[in-house]
Amino acid sequence: MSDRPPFLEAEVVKKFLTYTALIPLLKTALINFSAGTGAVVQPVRTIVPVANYGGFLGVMPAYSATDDALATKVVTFYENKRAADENEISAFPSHHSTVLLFEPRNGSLKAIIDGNVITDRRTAAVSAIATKLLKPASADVLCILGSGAQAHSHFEVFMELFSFKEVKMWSRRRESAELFASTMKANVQVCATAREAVADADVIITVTMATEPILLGEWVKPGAHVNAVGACRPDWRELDDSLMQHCVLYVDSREAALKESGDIILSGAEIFAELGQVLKETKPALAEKTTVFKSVGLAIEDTVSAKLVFDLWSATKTPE
Ligand SMILES: NC(=O)c1ccc[n+]([C@@H]2O[C@H](COP(=O)([O-])OP(=O)(O)OC[C@H]3O[C@@H](n4cnc5c(N)ncnc54)[C@H](O)[C@@H]3O)[C@@H](O)[C@H]2O)c1
Ligand SMILES: O=C(O)[C@@H]1CCCCN1
Repeated sequence: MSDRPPFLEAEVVKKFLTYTALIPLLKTALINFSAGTGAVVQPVRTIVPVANYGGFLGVMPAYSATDDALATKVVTFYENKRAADENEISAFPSHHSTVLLFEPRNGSLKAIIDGNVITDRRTAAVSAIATKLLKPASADVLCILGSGAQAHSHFEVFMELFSFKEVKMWSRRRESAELFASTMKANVQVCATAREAVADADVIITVTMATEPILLGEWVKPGAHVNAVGACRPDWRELDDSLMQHCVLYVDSREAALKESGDIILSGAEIFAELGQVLKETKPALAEKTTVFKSVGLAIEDTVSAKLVFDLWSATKTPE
């Protein structure tokens, strides 16, 4: 192999980052992160607003001693408000990311890895982990609000891991939800309103770029579980006060959620536990209650994903 670090493109990541391989790694990483023993070192990400263009640049470093993995993701995300009125389907993607994977022993750069597939899959996998723990005992109806990249990855892993009888979707642009349903070749019921999509849902996923609530507590069936994946800025919302204040609230990182999640900061909702604490069984999964898992996304999830992809890819290369 040459000395120049390889670039592993999206197709390579897609091939090696299977949910079966990824989920156990994420569980361990979340447990280690919440244990706070130093096995995972990960500050809250740095965000630089690109104010002239409604964009943000995030830098997300992490080290896992357990996985012997050191990386940083660099991600940009843009509000892309114009898309509401124009052709959203062909609009420029809202998120772009790249992961730099380092050799922890000496700090050298091992690989540059496409971060988009990593972001989509690790986020969906973490929502699936939360759902396994927090969904009601009987969960027949899944609702997805939003129809972008995260909607696709969430649908993929939720279909792989659960057996919902019905999937309902609402998206700001109906055509976008209809395109989703036709490309996924699945029986997805496209709804005219978010309220209609949420009615009777046992599990709800919010994956939008909304900055105002799109999911109201009064629509949510008691005992349902919500994965709230969007609204990762302190002044952005996806869920209203009523839902935030009447749920049992789980997060990926307490520290990051209190800095980044408008749903938590602006509603004043109290955090019950981190997901890693539930996985470790130091905090209970109150699945019979109405639960919300507020995900902001952690660098450690990208780091273990990148290491997995690199190791599997390297194993296919014969040394020169
Ligand atoms: N928690 C995490 O780990 C994590 C990771 C990646 C992305 N995200 C967040 O998840 C959300 C979805 O990401 P994505 O990659 O699917 O984005 P995307 O641009 O591919 O899709 C966004 C979806 O939101 C809809 N939308 C945009 N503005 C809206 C509005 N004002 N009201 C209602 N719907 C609106 C669009 O129609 C589209 O269906 C974003 O908020 C993103 O920042 C979270
Ligand atoms: O964890 C992430 O990758 C994303 C980046 C964009 C904002 C939301 N969280």
